[in-house]
Amino acid sequence: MMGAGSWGTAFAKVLADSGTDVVLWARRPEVADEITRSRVNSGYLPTTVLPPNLVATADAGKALDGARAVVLGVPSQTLRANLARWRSALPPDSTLVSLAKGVELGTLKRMSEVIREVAEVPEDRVAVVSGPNLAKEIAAEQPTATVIACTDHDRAVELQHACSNAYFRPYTNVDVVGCELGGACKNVIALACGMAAGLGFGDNTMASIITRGLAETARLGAALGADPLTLAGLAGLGDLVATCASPLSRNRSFGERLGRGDTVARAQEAAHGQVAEGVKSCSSIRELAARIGVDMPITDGVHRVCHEGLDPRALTAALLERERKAERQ
Ligand SMILES: NC(=O)C1=CN([C@@H]2O[C@H](COP(=O)(O)OP(=O)(O)OC[C@H]3O[C@@H](n4cnc5c(N)ncnc54)[C@H](O)[C@@H]3O)[C@@H](O)[C@H]2O)C=CC1
Ligand SMILES: O=C(CO)COP(=O)(O)O
Repeated sequence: MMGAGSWGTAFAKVLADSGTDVVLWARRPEVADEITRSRVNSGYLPTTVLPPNLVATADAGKALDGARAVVLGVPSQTLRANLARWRSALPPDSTLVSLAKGVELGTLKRMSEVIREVAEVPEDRVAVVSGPNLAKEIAAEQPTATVIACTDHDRAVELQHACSNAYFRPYTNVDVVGCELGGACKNVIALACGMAAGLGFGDNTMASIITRGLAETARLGAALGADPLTLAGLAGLGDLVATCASPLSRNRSFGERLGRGDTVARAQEAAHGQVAEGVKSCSSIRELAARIGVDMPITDGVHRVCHEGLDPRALTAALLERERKAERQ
């Protein structure tokens, strides 16, 4: 498991609790030392005691040595650089698994595309885990489901067995594109929901943003070859609802601060170094959509708030004043 942040640590616990031995790589040696000494990663999951079949190290070579699956739990925009450092130590025929939910700035690539390019592996060696998976709830062993997507069904099933336990239920899917787009786009929509909450709006507004957010995600998915049913499932609607509704979501919380009048810089400070992926992915997704002629007004508006200084109130007005149209257009 490469990355000992919130989700990397929680997913390592899921694997260990499913009977899979895990070596967790932490970027900072003091984090690996703390886990080894006290079984706790206090910076991310202070109340979670990690199981004994999970060992931590700051030595990436040790973490990768002999791994059947290499799970990548670093932020999207850092994946390329991290993976390039690890490339020569990746075990042959291991499955490379992405936990990250984002689209790369500049290249506009999904995480599985970045992995294939950097590691020079075929698409059937790359898998994605995505669903309504707020790390803190899972670390507390609250029941949830997820999707493991891989074009090689057998690899997906192997991973499914490696992370199934009494509180975590993974489903397989061969639609990697749909799962990745669902995970990346919902972060942007959660920023918009947070802004609405910060402006004092209630549940009708939230439901409208969630539903129209799903509509624009589905348009992007259709244009890029995703199965529409994937976006109606756990990695689409499921994750969208969880993230847009939860005070635990970093993206929603970030948006809420903007809605209350904080600057992007102040919202970033309040995130204490944890990643709110939508702040960057709103720009890459917007550019990807524009490139293929897909209309994504909420994503466009979130980009303008985060990067062009638009006031969230003006975004609300702009969305409501758009040209009238049919719902399914
Ligand atoms: N936290 C959650 O509930 C969930 C997060 N995810 C996704 O998992 C990915 C990782 O998220 P988290 O673990 O929550 O992030 P985090 O911000 O809690 O931790 C990021 C980890 O990556 C490491 N890292 C390695 N290189 C880095 C670099 N150059 N810059 C910054 N950090 C670097 C950090 O040291 C840290 O251990 C994101 O794409 C996120 O969207 C997916 C599902 C749930
Ligand atoms: O992806 C997540 C839940 O599925 C976590 O969302 P945040 O990154 O907004 O905290």
